[in-house]
Amino acid sequence: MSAITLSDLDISYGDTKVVHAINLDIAEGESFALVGESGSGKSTVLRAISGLAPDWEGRISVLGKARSHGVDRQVARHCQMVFQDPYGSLHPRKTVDATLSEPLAVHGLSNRGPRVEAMLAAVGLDRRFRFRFPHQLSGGQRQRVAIARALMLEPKIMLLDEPTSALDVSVQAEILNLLKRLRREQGLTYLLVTHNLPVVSFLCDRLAVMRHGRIVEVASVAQLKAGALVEPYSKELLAASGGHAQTVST
Ligand SMILES: Nc1ncnc2c1ncn2[C@@H]1O[C@H](COP(=O)(O)OP(=O)(O)OP(=O)(O)O)[C@@H](O)[C@H]1O
Repeated sequence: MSAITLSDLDISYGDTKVVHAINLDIAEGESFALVGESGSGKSTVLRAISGLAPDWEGRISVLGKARSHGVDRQVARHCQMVFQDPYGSLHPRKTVDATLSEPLAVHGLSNRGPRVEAMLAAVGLDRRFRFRFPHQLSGGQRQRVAIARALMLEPKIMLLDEPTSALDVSVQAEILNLLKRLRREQGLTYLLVTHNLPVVSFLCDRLAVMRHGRIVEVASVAQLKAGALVEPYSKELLAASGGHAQTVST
C-alpha cells in the first residue's frame, strides 16, 4: 500500500499559491526526501499533509485514505511531524514526562508511565531525563524527546522537517543514526525535508527535487550517489554540495 499519495496538489497561503500540481507516491516503509532551494515549498508540502497548511486543492491520501481538510484524526494518529528546532517545538514549562504523556492522554491511552519509559529507552535517553525540563537538556537530547513524542502513538509515517539542521555537526550524526535505527526497528515511512544531500544518501531511498513550488525531478538515491541526476537544476544542486552526496560522518 502507499503511505502517502499526493495528486495534483496545489497549496496556498491566502491568495498566494506556493506549491503547484505536485504528484508523488511514497510506498509504505520507504524513506523519501524533498530537496531544493529555500522557499521552494518543501516544508509547505509537509505542513499540508499534517494539517498545518489547510488551504490546498487536489488530493492527499495517507495509508490509502483521502485526507480531509482541517483536523483529521486518522492522519493525526498515523502521521507525525518532527520540526527542525527542538528548542521551539517543546513546551518550556512541561517536563519530558508531561510532553510524552500528552499524546497518550489525548487519545485516552492508559499505562502511560511504562510507555514513557520504554520510549525514552528507544530514543537513547535514560530514565533520569523523564522529569527534566527542556532547558535542562542539550539540543540533541531535546531532539530525541521531540522524536519520542512523535512516536508515542506508534505512527506509521514520520514527516521530518530538517530534523538535524539546527544541531551541532557531531550531534547531527547521532540523530541521523537514531532515525535510521528507528525506521528499521519500527518499519516507519519517512518523508524528509533537507538541504543536505549527504543526509539524503544516508537516510533515504528516493528524492524529489523541488523548485519554485514544483517537482522538477524524482530520482533514486543510487542515481544521486552516482551523480546521475538528469535535470539541469538538480545537477546545479549536486554541484553546489561539492559534486558529491555521500559523506555524512557517522
Ligand atoms: N505561513 C506562511 N504564510 C505565507 N507564506 C508562507 C508561509 N510559510 C511559507 N510561506 C512562503 O511559501 C513559500 C514556500 O515556503 P516553504 O517554507 O515551504 O519553503 P522551503 O522549501 O521549505 O524553504 P526552507 O528550505 O527555507 O525551509 C515561500 O515563498 C515562503 O515565503
